[in-house]
Amino acid sequence: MSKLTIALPKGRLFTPVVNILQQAGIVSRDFSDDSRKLVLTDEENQIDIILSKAVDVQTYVENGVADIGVAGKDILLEAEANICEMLDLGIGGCRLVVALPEDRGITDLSQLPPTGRVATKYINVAQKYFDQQGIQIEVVKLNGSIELAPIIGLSDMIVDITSTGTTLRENNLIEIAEIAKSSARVIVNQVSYKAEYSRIKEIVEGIKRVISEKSSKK
Ligand SMILES: Nc1ncnc2c1ncn2[C@@H]1O[C@H](COP(=O)(O)OP(=O)(O)OP(=O)(O)O)[C@@H](O)[C@H]1O
Ligand SMILES: O=P(O)(O)OC[C@H]1O[C@H](OP(=O)(O)OP(=O)(O)O)[C@H](O)[C@@H]1O
Repeated sequence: MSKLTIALPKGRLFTPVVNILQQAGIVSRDFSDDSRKLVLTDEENQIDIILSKAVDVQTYVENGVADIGVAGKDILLEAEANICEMLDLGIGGCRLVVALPEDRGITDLSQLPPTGRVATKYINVAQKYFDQQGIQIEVVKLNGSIELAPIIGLSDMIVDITSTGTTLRENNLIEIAEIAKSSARVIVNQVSYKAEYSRIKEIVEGIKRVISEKSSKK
């Protein structure tokens, strides 16, 4: 059996995804001692797990250095990588939204002026969305703390993900439009999908089983 490589994001999705992989019997090792390692090896199951920034997972998978990966739909929409999207894991749920300061008194996209400045990590998603709405925007690319931008006058609006809504609320921002819903997806390299079809299918089916068991327990 040849080794398969799975790229996982290091952040908030790592632990829940590893739990799913363990429950599905895809990996059987405890990785908790490997706190700074970036390649985690499970010899018994012939799996290497590589740990990456969430935005980079699809790059590894698209380039074939990872056969399988897990990435948020938000990131997949932004990158439009050539990969096979196989499965919705039903975790990491959030929404990509347009938000602006509450005190502007705008509650709907139709009330926006025809031009504006938008701060975001999701520059392609934002540009495409506002083009479709016929609103001319200038995009300011940031890599985090997006909600800060309208507070300090760097932008009029933001495009960012929201989950509980706490970050928007605590920064006096309100959502005026939803662009897309997001959750974590299993993605597969297009060549691996064909070359390793039966093994990848087995892995995907194993994950599906765990997810459906979890959802039936809810
Ligand atoms: N607050 C949130 N609630 C639920 N899901 C979220 C939330 N923030 C992000 N996500 C989802 O989890 C994925 C990974 O987010 P995470 O914060 O781990 O990485 P990141 O945003 O790249 O952070 P960092 O720059 O610290 O690595 C996102 O692409 C998104 O799909
Ligand atoms: O609606 P909430 O539950 O408050 O979650 C939304 C926040 O979570 C993410 O930030 P993250 O914690 O990844 O930090 P970041 O600003 O560095 O991206 C996102 O960018 C929002 O700021």
